[in-house]
Amino acid sequence: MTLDVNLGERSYPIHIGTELLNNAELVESLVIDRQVLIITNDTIAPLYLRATEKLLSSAGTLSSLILPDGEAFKNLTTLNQVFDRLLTLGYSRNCILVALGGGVIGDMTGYAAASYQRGVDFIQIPTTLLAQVDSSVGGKTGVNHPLGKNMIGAFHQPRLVLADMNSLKTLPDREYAAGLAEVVKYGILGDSEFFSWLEVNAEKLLARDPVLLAQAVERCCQNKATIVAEDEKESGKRALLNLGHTFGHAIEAHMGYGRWLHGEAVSAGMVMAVDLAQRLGWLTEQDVSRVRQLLLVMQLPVEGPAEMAVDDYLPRMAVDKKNLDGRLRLILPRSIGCCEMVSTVDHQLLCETLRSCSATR
Ligand SMILES: NC(=O)c1ccc[n+]([C@@H]2O[C@H](COP(=O)([O-])OP(=O)(O)OC[C@H]3O[C@@H](n4cnc5c(N)ncnc54)[C@H](O)[C@@H]3O)[C@@H](O)[C@H]2O)c1
Ligand SMILES: O=C(O)C(=O)C[C@@H](O)[C@H](O)[C@H](O)COP(=O)(O)O
Ligand SMILES: [Zn+2]
Repeated sequence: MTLDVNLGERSYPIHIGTELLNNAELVESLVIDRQVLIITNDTIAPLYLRATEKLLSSAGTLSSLILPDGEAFKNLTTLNQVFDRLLTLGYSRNCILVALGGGVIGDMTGYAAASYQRGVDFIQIPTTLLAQVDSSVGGKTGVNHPLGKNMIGAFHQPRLVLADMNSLKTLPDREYAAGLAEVVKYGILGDSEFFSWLEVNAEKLLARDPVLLAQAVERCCQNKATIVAEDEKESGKRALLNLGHTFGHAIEAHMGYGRWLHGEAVSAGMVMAVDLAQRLGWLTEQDVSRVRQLLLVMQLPVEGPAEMAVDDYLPRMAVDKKNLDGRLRLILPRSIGCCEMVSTVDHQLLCETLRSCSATR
């Protein structure tokens, strides 16, 4: 099936299905006769690079760049390898980059595309669940800084997203579960019906039931496409997609990028958000336990790392991109399926949440 992200002249399709990597027609009009660079990593290349090269065989010039794998390499040093390659190849402004991989490759390729010669086109071919339901859509691109997650970046929309669900078959279980965290996020932030559906189908989804998985990917992409079309650059509603991320990004940065997977950190972060919402009297104990239970069934963490104390979170959270004039802003649920941005966060309650949602040392 194909969904559209409606952004006027920057609109683009999201193709979701199986065997899409074998369907060259989907990309032909974008790549024909152009200089094309596939950017991937050393885990994905042996699995999908050959098929991707075949997919893009109508390109004028086709090259590939294989980066080291891991969140620890999502930085400016690695990004420079992309620019080195593009310049060495003599690629011009009409070239097109292709991100073949998970969110790390997608975010870096997107940012390279946003900045090479002040902006070139790119295509997303997401190969993780997380990338298929979230990172490949919406045009947030960038790299990490030691002091903060995704701190260097740009909004730059892809020209096309091609999510071949067959690629999920080779995804390790831990990575698959991490993707489910962002799936659950859509339910809590704005789709209570989907949240209930996830509760019913959690075990089968964890077992990668192909029919349910396709339904979940479509629902998430539809939700994201709608939000992005309404608020491309996060001046309002798009911030809801950051549910759990202020806490989660603090965990990722503090623990060292890659020790906690992004989805794992978001999972613990969402529990912190619902815990704080309960302390504010917005959620019931039953709401909180529904969220925790769903994440537990999906084999995701429901508490932060034992190594982190309250004072480790607060300075990291103080550099979150949603913060305004030095003031912390958090996405918190009023109910399951309805979240809002809160800018007056009670410091005492926040500390209580951080303490009670951390694993004991
Ligand atoms: N731009 C956005 O809107 C957005 C949204 C969510 C997350 N993100 C970012 O995405 C990143 C996380 O993405 P991720 O979870 O995809 O992690 P990832 O890109 O690190 O991929 C996870 C692991 O799976 C491997 N892999 C990828 N596809 C595979 C496949 N089909 N078979 C076997 N192995 C495969 C990768 O090599 C890697 O080791 C974070 O940096 C996060 O900040 C961005
Ligand atoms: O698309 C968005 O908007 C999101 O916030 C999606 C998040 O899942 C994603 O992790 C995003 O990269 C976080 O954005 P950031 O602005 O907090 O870095
Ligand atoms: Zn995320």
